[in-house]
Amino acid sequence: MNSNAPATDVQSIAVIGAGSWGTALALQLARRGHEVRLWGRDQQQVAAMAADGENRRYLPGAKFPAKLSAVKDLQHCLDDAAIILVAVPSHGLRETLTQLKPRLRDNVRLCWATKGFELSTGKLPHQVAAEVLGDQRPMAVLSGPTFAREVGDGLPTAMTIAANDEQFATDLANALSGDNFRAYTSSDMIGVEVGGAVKNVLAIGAGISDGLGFGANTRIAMITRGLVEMTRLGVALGAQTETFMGLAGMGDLVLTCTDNLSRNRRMGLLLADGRSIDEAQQEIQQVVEGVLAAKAVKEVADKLGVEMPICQQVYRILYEGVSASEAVGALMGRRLKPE
Ligand SMILES: NC(=O)C1=CN([C@@H]2O[C@H](COP(=O)(O)OP(=O)(O)OC[C@H]3O[C@@H](n4cnc5c(N)ncnc54)[C@H](OP(=O)(O)O)[C@@H]3O)[C@@H](O)[C@H]2O)C=CC1
Ligand SMILES: O=C(CO)COP(=O)(O)O
Repeated sequence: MNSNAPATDVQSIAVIGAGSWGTALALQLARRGHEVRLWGRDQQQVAAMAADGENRRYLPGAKFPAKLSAVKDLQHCLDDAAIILVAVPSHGLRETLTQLKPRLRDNVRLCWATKGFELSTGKLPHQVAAEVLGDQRPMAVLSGPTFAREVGDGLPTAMTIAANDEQFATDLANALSGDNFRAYTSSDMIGVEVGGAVKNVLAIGAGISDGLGFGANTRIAMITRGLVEMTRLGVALGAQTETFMGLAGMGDLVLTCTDNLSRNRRMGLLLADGRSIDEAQQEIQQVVEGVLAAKAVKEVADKLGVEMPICQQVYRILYEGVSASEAVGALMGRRLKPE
């Protein structure tokens, strides 16, 4: 199915999390003809969205179709929903799922678009979800090279949906896909989630590198060797190697390392310009997952004994006061080995 005609299997869908990504996904689903309710934790912001017919705080200018409504009451948002899509940052995922748990009907299917490890446990989103909600329910993760701004603007986009249930992945892909949106399915939830978490760390590194005036050679070396690190960690956690050659691996890594729409890349650029993490975060005013992911990835990699030298140097710049030139020196001085 790939047309602008409304989806034939119209669903009632609840989107939890009214940041830029939750809003863009809600828009895409509503454009496909589904009945979509969007809930955010900030009641004032939800009221403003309902009044304005757009999310001026996080995705200004993307007008809500008639099928998309912003709702204040969580239970009302979930009522009748066949699918729940959670789009909150990784540090809020467990709390959000815990809040949803007593309200979930038995047959409702749940997916999320969160990218990152849970810092306190080193767990991936699907592990957090299984811990909170059990593993009997169809669950899926949405990932890939998908800037909210561009999805909001209706620009052609492709993503990956990985699920523990093939039918759910297919149903979600059908629900989202249209002329300007194409979703591929996968069964590799680990690989898709590792890709989404690690690319944010590398994008901060790419931003620092470009901000300091290192050239294209440096950027591409970081992307290519970064992909090797991401794959190594993923495989150690049980992912399939091929996943990292796809949209949720290489695709998202190249996107965020090379385009200034990426908040993680912008964080790196601002750090290179002399800002502290807090100052850069103040300026960006949106979630920058890579800052916490740098810590989480380091802890998980250390525990598993996985070598991730570039991610480790990004961690050292962020948390140990190491300068970028020292970090480059440490990377260049490593023992030579076959590629
Ligand atoms: N934006 C993008 O292009 C894409 C983002 N993603 C991923 O989507 C996830 C959400 O990010 P995104 O929408 O971009 O972020 P934004 O910064 O645009 O919005 C963050 C949203 O999350 C809410 N929020 C913040 N902290 C918590 C918390 N502790 N618990 C519950 N909700 C919280 C915010 O609410 P409030 O306004 O009240 O603070 C806001 O609605 C991230 O994991 C991100 O990596 C994935 C693909 C693309
Ligand atoms: O995940 C994203 C695009 O796929 C968004 O990237 P940033 O979080 O770096 O903006």
